[in-house]
Amino acid sequence: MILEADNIELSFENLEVLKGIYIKIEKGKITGLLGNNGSGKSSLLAVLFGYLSPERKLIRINKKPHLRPLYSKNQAKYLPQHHFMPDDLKVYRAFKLFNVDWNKFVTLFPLLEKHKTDTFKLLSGGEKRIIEVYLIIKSKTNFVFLDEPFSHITPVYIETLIDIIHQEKKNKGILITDHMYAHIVNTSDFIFLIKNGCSIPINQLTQLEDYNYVNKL
Ligand SMILES: Nc1ncnc2c1ncn2[C@@H]1O[C@H](COP(=O)(O)OP(=O)(O)OP(=O)(O)O)[C@@H](O)[C@H]1O
Repeated sequence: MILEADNIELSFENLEVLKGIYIKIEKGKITGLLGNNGSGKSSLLAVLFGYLSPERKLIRINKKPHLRPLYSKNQAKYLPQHHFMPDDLKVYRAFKLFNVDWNKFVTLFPLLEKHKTDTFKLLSGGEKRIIEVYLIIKSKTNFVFLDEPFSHITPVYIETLIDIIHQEKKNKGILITDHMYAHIVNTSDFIFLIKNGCSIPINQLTQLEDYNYVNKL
């Protein structure tokens, strides 16, 4: 299953954010999205998911135009940059709502077992983020869009989440963006860089220096 998006044009008042986008997300692969602050990465994920309506967009699934938002019929799940779990929701209830196995989760993240019956407001920012990322990655869906999944998370848990992302890619296409670019570069099968509103396929890492995304790799 392949999702392709192109012809996306998005402006906020006089600010043209996206204008020359082509991106491909494929079941069995991880697509990494890089770009400077304010380059339009979050906007692109929100457009793909259907949260933001751009002036123009063309989304195809398996080469056929797909007109409905991807959140409908559970085609895709989206991890936004901000926390999205309601403060008064209990942790184990969230696992039930997402139909994800709590016991398996605590074998991977045993330190979170103590929070089973807590509401989300009692969790630290990083603890919330681990659960949110895990629930989105493990959701039964065709495509997953992850916006900064690694922020606020300690390195050892980032490694665990990366392992889970690798295991899950056999079931779905994954699009991931994060400023921890080394994780994106090491994890992704395809990489796109957003610059001046356009997506640039990165075939060689030295292009990241050429486009001034990094000083030195
Ligand atoms: N709702 C909005 N109204 C007006 N401008 C917006 C809105 N959302 C985003 N922008 C602007 O669009 C541009 C792209 O923002 P976006 O959040 O997509 O960038 P980003 O690449 O995800 O940035 P970062 O890496 O800093 O999170 C920014 O200049 C931002 O100020």
